[in-house]
Amino acid sequence: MSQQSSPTVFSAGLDIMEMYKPKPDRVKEFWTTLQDVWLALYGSSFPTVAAINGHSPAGGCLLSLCCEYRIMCPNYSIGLNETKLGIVAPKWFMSSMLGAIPYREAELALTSGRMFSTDEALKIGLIDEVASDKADAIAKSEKFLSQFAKIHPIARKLTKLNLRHSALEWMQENKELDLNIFISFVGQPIVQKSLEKYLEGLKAKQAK
Ligand SMILES: CCCCC/C=C\CCCC/C=C/C(=O)SCCNC(=O)CCNC(=O)[C@H](O)C(C)(C)COP(=O)(O)OP(=O)(O)OC[C@H]1O[C@@H](n2cnc3c(N)ncnc32)[C@H](O)[C@@H]1OP(=O)(O)O
Repeated sequence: MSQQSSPTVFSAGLDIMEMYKPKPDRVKEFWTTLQDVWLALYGSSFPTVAAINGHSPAGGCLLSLCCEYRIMCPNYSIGLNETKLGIVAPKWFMSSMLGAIPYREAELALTSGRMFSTDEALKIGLIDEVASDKADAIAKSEKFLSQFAKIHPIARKLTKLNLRHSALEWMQENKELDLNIFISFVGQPIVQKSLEKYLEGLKAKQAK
């Protein structure tokens, strides 16, 4: 459950203003912080559940994909919509999605930057359950977690971390490479132009 300033947003994803005209003194910290959050959450030895009580685009969807189980409240949207911004979901965003939905669904979703409604997300397996509201999402999360009381904690932890091993190992070994790819990608004029257009679209939507 994320604690957010908007009651209808679980997480709006990465701050686009950090990628639009990125400041050289901030960009490294920005990206390595995201890598570290992913490593900590995707690689957590604890069982994790995302109670998604709001819209969850891109980085927001990624946060929920780090968890083993996703419960979402109705009438929100979720997905890795990066291509809609003219950017590309990094390899580890993609592998997080592939841990939840079949390759074919992921390919269609990622290439089109599709955002799914709560019901559509349930249908393709991007979320596991629908909750009627925030309290129900918390109750359902507790129910999911309680099943592990009967499972040996070391057996559960090693099983989870073995399943996630190759993605985690890739990141641990390639943090610097991934950072350099990010910096050179967002620095391209064509990418900056796309982000500018996307931000204008957000402002225009708000002005209506
Ligand atoms: C070849 C290999 C390449 C390797 C990869 C390299 C690099 C790229 C990877 C980068 C990965 C990126 C991940 C991301 O997370 S990108 C961010 C994606 N997020 C979005 O698209 C969200 C856009 N926002 C919305 O859809 C909506 O705002 C909403 C979250 C559904 C909320 O809607 P609503 O409540 O109606 O609020 P408003 O639309 O009116 O927005 C309020 C203000 O917030 C600003 N806003 C919203 N989201 C963001 C954001 N993510 N970053 C910065 N600002 C954001 C919006 O502009 C409004 O601002 P204002 O009040 O100042 O006008």
